[in-house]
Amino acid sequence: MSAPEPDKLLAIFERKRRELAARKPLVARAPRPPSRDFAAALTRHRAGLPVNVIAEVKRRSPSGGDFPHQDLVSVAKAYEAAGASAVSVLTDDVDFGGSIEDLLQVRAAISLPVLRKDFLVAPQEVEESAALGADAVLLIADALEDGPLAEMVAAAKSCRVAALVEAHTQEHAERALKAGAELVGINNRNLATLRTDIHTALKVIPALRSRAKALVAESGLKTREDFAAARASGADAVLVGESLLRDAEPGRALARLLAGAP
Ligand SMILES: O=C(O)c1ccccc1NCC(=O)[C@H](O)[C@H](O)COP(=O)(O)O
Repeated sequence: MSAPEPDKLLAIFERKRRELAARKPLVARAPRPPSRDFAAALTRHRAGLPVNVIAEVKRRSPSGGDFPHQDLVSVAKAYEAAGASAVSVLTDDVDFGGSIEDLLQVRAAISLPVLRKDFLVAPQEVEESAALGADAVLLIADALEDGPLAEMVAAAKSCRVAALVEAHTQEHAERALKAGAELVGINNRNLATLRTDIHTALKVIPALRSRAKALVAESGLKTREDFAAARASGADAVLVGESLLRDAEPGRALARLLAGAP
């Protein structure tokens, strides 16, 4: 009998709790800039686009290894020029090679709303993200108990930063809505096992349509057909990283997908 696979999400959250307990609060070096409307960017209808795209920058990932583009600012600028609606910046260092500095540099270089994608474990980190200038934070329902999840959603509301609450199953998506989430992402990647199935979001999103302000299909999306299927299921936006970052020119890859060229 083979040993059970280690739960990657659990391991990351355990590390994040240790890191938070061991560090001092993050202090912004500059006044908070005016925030950019992340929810509007996800729901705005843009003629000719198959779906709104949150384009992601990261240097590596546990499932994808190292990506060829290490200059995240250049990639983010190319995404903006290609028609992205928002940019997601991985700020976790250990597994994704990112930092808060990356978030600040990317945000200063573009005019799109910027999502801080990390594994936040406490309301303090939501407040810090807002103070540092993130327009949105990602919260992962599958890894947070009901109480802390609701507290973090409330913290986001009170400090006026958007919260995209992610779930991998309908059960966790229902918990996200119960916690007060308005923007809900369905991650096609099971973060415990790292297996990805793009039908996950297609199955879960229709049941949520009338209850969320915006719905996002996340992970593993590669083609214009994937984008169209996500849109047809009721998604307002897709979150895409790896398939763009594998291209020699991620901006050109995004432009091709948005325009429908082969
Ligand atoms: O991507 C991973 O390997 C991963 C591992 C553990 C926790 C989170 C992980 N990824 C986060 C994401 O789901 C993606 O960064 C995001 O949704 C974009 O997905 P993709 O288009 O497949 O890069």
